[in-house]
Amino acid sequence: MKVFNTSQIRQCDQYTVENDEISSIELMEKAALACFEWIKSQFSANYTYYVFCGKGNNGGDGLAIARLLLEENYKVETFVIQSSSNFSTDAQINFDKYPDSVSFLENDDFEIQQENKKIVIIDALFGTGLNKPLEGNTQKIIQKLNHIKGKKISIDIPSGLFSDSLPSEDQTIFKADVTLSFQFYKRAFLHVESAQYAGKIFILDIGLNSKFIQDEETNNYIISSKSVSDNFKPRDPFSHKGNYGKVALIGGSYGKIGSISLSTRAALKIGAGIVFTIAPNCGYSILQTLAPEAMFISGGDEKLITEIKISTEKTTIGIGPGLGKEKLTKVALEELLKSIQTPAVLDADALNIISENKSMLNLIPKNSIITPHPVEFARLFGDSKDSLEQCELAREMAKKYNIIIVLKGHRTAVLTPEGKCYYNITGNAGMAKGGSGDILTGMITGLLAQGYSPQIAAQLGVYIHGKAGDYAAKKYSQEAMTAQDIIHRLPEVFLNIKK
Ligand SMILES: NC(=O)C1=CN([C@@H]2O[C@H](COP(=O)(O)OP(=O)(O)OC[C@H]3O[C@@H](n4cnc5c(N)ncnc54)[C@H](OP(=O)(O)O)[C@@H]3O)[C@@H](O)[C@H]2O)[C@@H](O)CC1
Ligand SMILES: Nc1ncnc2c1ncn2[C@@H]1O[C@H](COP(=O)(O)OP(=O)(O)O)[C@@H](O)[C@H]1O
Ligand SMILES: [K+]
Repeated sequence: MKVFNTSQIRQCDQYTVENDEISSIELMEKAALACFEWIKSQFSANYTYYVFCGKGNNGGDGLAIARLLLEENYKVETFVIQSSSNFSTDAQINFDKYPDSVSFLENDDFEIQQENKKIVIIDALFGTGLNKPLEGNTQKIIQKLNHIKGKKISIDIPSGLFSDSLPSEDQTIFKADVTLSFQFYKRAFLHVESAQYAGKIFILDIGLNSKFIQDEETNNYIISSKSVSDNFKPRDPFSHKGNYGKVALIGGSYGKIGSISLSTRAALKIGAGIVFTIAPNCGYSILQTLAPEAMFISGGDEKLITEIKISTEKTTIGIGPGLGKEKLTKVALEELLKSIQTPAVLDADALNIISENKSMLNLIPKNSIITPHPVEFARLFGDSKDSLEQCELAREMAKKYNIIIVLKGHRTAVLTPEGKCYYNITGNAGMAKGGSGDILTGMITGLLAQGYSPQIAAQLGVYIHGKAGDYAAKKYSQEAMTAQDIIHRLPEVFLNIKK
């Protein structure tokens, strides 16, 4: 699914009006109707709806939503911000059609009866046409709304938030519980600094022109369930274990055998044919017990890995979880990287070792996948001012080193050597626990071994990992789920991938 910037969304809107049998006012009505249907499906008529509108098309959406609510006998109070600007053409039409009176807001002295607990505030003040940070009365109105208790819904985007950039710390922005946005994810929804204002995001299909969407180029995408099922390869009934690849997961050190055992179990459970674990000898009984399906190879020492004895020709390597950064381990990693010709997966301490010896970046086989969290990324490539800047730096580094970077976080981004960014929208805060990343490493390595291309293995891996996390949260709660539960919920993910 493509992510477009504001100007592309505007062009898409325009193209639809010019090429399809729909006028801009009809498109606005369609958008408003989609919001109204969503609201109706969630809230009863016992709520009072306070609809705040601007004078642009976002306000036009708000006025149309308010009318649709009134027509179904919902209790509605509508406010329009008074300003020197005129209504946009379509907002004016919806203002004229509004069957009740509206209150014009000169300042923030409006009243909302808060004793009535059942309040929905609809924010249709500013949408993608925001042209500068809010100030003066508009700022005061939003600050006041942010202090009122009630359910808060933003139409298209929280007012005060820009679609394509991140806010400064002192920017005033409406804080929504839910954002009902039209047709596309906006980039601001995918970065934590801005996404926190949008709450839960629902993308409503308003039927914008599909040819425009198909032809218009972008470098930013969402990993959709459709792309996952399109790329998914069901198992061949005539296959044998050799068809599903040989994996070697390398990591663990004294006290951190758990991490490599999580990676090992994840690789097994994602369908890899044969799995080896290379770990220090202290991990032998632990691994043979926790993952009896996997074979153990000694890493050369009781407590740390000092040698990596595996033929890398036909084995897919995943290295890093719990590895440690001892001198001998570092030497073993360097030797390994020099000997591999095929793409590998590098995580955690493998990346931390490289960040202390940056020339090793050039040893990473091309098309390998590295899976840093933001701090590991900064150690490797330097600091960034925010997550958007970090994502752009990752795009450059993926191109420079010809690797795939899986930049982990609330919305993990997969950056490719062609400069594309694929955001993952599955997953939840229950996964913000030690061990989740180790599982991702095992999953991506397992997928790579099964013959998925590195880019697809990374995309499928982050999607499936997040989806399994979502099933785990549903069953055990975000609080009580542990990283292992992500592995346990993989069956639901596979059983639900539409083939
Ligand atoms: N995607 C789609 O296909 C569809 C999109 N649709 C909707 O259109 C929306 C975009 O509408 P839009 O372009 O009219 O702009 P919008 O956000 O209403 O803002 C412009 C108004 O705000 C004002 N203003 C701006 N910044 C300000 C500030 N800092 N402080 C104060 N004022 C400020 C500006 O005034 P000006 O500065 O120009 O005097 C002007 O009055 C989009 O988000 C979606 O909701 C649907 O209707 C149908 C399908
Ligand atoms: N709030 C969140 N929402 C969605 N996914 C999350 C969230 N927090 C963490 N995750 C996911 O959990 C994993 C954590 O990995 P990492 O930081 O390497 O932890 P560790 O290796 O210590 O388990 C990543 O895949 C990340 O995307
Ligand atoms: K809005």
